Amino acid sequence: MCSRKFFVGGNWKCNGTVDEVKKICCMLNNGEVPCPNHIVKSMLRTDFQVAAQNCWKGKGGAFTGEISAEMLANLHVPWVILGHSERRQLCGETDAIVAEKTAYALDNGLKVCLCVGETLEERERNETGAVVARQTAAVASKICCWANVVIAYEPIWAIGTGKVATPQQAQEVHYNLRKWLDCYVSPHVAMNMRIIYGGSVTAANCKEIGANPDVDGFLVGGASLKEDFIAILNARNYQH
Ligand SMILES: O=C(CO)COP(=O)(O)O
Repeated sequence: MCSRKFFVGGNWKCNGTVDEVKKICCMLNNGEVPCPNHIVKSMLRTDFQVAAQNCWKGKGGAFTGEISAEMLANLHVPWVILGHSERRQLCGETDAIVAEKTAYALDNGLKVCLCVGETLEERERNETGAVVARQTAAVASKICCWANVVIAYEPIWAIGTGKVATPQQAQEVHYNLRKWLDCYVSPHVAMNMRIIYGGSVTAANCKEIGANPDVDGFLVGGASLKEDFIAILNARNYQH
């Protein structure tokens, strides 16, 4: 029996003044639903969990501008998003760096939302499966326990573009990634891994994408800053 609990994350990215964040927290706290910093954590209902959007790849020290996994754990931030395409593309994070970060974060008690996904050119060359497998394999070579990992499939061409993957496209990639986990990690990990979709998810398209058997939730950018997010959180009707 599979016990994958529907998982929805809001990725606020580099957005939000204190007033804007207060407004979003208020919307969430009052929403009918089953972040990157300490302020957010103290403003939110305790049934929401906060994630950092990045962390340093190893032990803290002389790394100006970075935050370490130990610091996040110490602040009781339970989750960290790693390998987001914006970090990979804009900050030069390679598969190896993302894998190193994932291993270190897990070893230090954090849960990891690991992002993978292909560019438009890679999709057009039919390389989607290979890219997603390569990104996941890098992590698989560094970790043995996947219990505290959620994988977010985020096709880069769908992020912030309004060009959402079709439900079929999302299902196909998620299905193949689960098959890859089954072959190269273990059937147990494959069955229990939550594979969530990110890329132009809105209140209007979340139900159809979320109805697919291998789509276990969402990682939401733009729409997580708006009232839309409540509908997205409810895309699968309060699954517990
Ligand atoms: O990058 C994303 C979530 O991490 C997706 O962003 P959008 O939902 O704005 O397309």
